[in-house]
Amino acid sequence: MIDVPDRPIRLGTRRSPLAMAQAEEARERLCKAHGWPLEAVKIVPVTASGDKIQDRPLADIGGKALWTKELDQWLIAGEIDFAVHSAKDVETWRPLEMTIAAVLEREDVRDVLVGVASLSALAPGARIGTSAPRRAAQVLHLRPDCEVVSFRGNVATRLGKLASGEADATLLALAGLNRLGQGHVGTPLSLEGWLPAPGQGAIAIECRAADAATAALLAAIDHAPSHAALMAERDLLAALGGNCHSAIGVHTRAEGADLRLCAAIYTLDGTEKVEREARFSAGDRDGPRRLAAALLAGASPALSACFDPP
Ligand SMILES: NCc1[nH]cc(CCC(=O)O)c1CC(=O)O
Repeated sequence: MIDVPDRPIRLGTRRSPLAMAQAEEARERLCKAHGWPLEAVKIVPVTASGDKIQDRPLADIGGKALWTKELDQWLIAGEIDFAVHSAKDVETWRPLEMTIAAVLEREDVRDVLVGVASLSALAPGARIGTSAPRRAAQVLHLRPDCEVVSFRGNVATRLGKLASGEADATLLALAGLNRLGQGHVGTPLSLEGWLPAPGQGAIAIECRAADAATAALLAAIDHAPSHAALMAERDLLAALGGNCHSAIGVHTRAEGADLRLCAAIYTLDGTEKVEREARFSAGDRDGPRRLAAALLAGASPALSACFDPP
């Protein structure tokens, strides 16, 4: 056990209800792990640019950086000691000053379909609300007759848009719904036909790479299997040169000391899909690179053009 700190440790988070729920979870785990009262960790909410601009797709206004930019600045300036993120929203390439010091145990990684019981039950020409290129491509791949309509905003906003008839169905991460106590909403999609986003369902905690003291505190709440899976998925993204414009799905399973990744890439209109699997030992950074190469080797020029590998 480590003594109760002299001053509260500052946890930076976005302000959305989901981000706040994740921050609370991280605070509770950290305090419990060290035997501290909850007051030992102070939650510092930061308004992210991604939350201010709600009328345009994320991919058009600067991508995932808009979720982390302000928190990154606060962390580098020393205004907060660590930041709690949805791993899915953390950009592929991070400032060198940061490190992912802990990953909390991953929630259910599946997407849920809300508004209709199954994709096959959608009426011809139905409208699907989503702003995620992956979800749009996956829907169009299975149901090319459907129309994708832009759906930004937090979970409650999106459910509100669905309720007011802006779309016939929408797709959300079950992890987010569970953390908001709304896990009953919608039907989970099987991982056999519908791969989630890299990092989906995982909470990544970043601190300054030079701050060994905070990193040591955070190590107590790291969930090693979730961390290994997240790193493999992030390595895959990096090797593909994926970003918020690309449609990439991946599911990682642990098999003994190995990881098995099943991944798919799509053209944005969903016409083309390449799916490949790879098994490699956890921590083998070359495994994700080989999987990325296999995916790109199977892609047409049009699909390859969606990626910019290093
Ligand atoms: N892009 C927003 C976002 N970032 C993380 C989650 C869900 C929680 C998670 O994946 O951990 C969501 C909402 C959604 O996709 O429905």
